[in-house]
Amino acid sequence: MPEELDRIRVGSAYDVVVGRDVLASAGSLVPETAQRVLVVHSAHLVDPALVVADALRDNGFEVHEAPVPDAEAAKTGDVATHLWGQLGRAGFTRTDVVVGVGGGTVTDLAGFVAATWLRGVPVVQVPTTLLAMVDAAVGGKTGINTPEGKNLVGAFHSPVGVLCDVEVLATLPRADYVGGMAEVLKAGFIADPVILDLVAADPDAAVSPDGPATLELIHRAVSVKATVVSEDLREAGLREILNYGHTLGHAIEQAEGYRMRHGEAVAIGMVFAAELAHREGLIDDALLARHRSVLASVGLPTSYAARPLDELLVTMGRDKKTRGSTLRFVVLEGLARPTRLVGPSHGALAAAYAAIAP
Ligand SMILES: NC(=O)c1ccc[n+]([C@@H]2O[C@H](COP(=O)([O-])OP(=O)(O)OC[C@H]3O[C@@H](n4cnc5c(N)ncnc54)[C@H](O)[C@@H]3O)[C@@H](O)[C@H]2O)c1
Ligand SMILES: O=C(O)C(=O)C[C@@H](O)[C@H](O)[C@H](O)COP(=O)(O)O
Ligand SMILES: [Zn+2]
Repeated sequence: MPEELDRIRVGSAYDVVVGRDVLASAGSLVPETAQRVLVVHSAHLVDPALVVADALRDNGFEVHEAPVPDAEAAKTGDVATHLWGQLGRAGFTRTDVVVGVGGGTVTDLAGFVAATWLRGVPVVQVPTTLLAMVDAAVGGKTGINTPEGKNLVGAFHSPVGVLCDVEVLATLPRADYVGGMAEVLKAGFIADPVILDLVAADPDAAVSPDGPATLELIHRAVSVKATVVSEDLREAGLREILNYGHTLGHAIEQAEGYRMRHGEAVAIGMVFAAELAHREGLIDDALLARHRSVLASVGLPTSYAARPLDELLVTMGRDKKTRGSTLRFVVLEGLARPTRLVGPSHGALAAAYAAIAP
């Protein structure tokens, strides 16, 4: 491993390693007991996966490559079935390993396939988007979508290691980098306001992989996630705070046929949650305004009206925080003070939805 690595411990289980030009050290994260390794990556993003695959071969592993459809098209039952077939034909045993190299869609899929193959084999995550580095690859939530909604099938399955090479962010399209900032800012709103200050001080630099605060932003966002999942891996309670903005966000993503990025939809969802909290008297005008200003400053959307609320409410009914017929939202009762809003009235939901219209 090169010098100057940032290591963020997740519970007592594994490290998130952040550094530059570290892809070739991926082999050191794979348990030596493994013989075979399946490298899952988007068919649209080959280079980092090749570096990882070569490094694994150099470490003596038998490497199988698994290109999958790009973005949300990877998170389907058909793709998972295809990968299970590949694992079966290659004779993957419980000591063999799955490695996900890519954005959050790839790490969600790779993690899910690892969680389910032989009821669980180790997974190493090598995230290549900002969003996957600070959120998706960390914490062991894995899953795929169904026609009824986002991440409706999945498992909690912690990785044995996470390797973030910030150098790969140089090729990430700006819109995808901006999408990742939504999860970074989410961590700021729910737990670490310094993140909001750093972004507000220089929003342009914040959306550059070479910005002066980039490594600190990644460190802080990963640390928020690591702290939360260390305490509540299976989302018995606390972990729900990581779902800030996701109740409406996931419904919008699905309604838009996944043509809107996850981070963009979550940004809108956070403004909606802030509007709900404001109407309940939980947050003041300034904190509500801060949502719009900091999200917009990095180029994230803050308004939406393309679908009728009642259509989105049907999907929100399938959100994992829903209990029976009662919707539950993560809201703030102050900066970095997340709580739950249980069963808001249709009137309150309609007023908040009207308030986020362009
Ligand atoms: N499991 C979790 O805890 C968790 C947390 C947050 C989000 N997610 C999931 O993550 C997904 C979103 O992840 P995402 O924003 O990374 O999207 P993504 O995986 O679709 O990646 C975005 C695009 O960037 C491309 N790409 C990736 N790395 C690149 C690189 N280094 N250079 C050039 N192009 C690159 C991909 O091929 C893709 O086209 C959603 O499905 C969301 O539900 C999961
Ligand atoms: O890790 C978590 O917990 C999160 O909620 C993080 C979210 O950013 C992420 O999008 C997650 O996949 C959402 O999970 P879901 O349980 O609402 O499907
Ligand atoms: Zn998310």
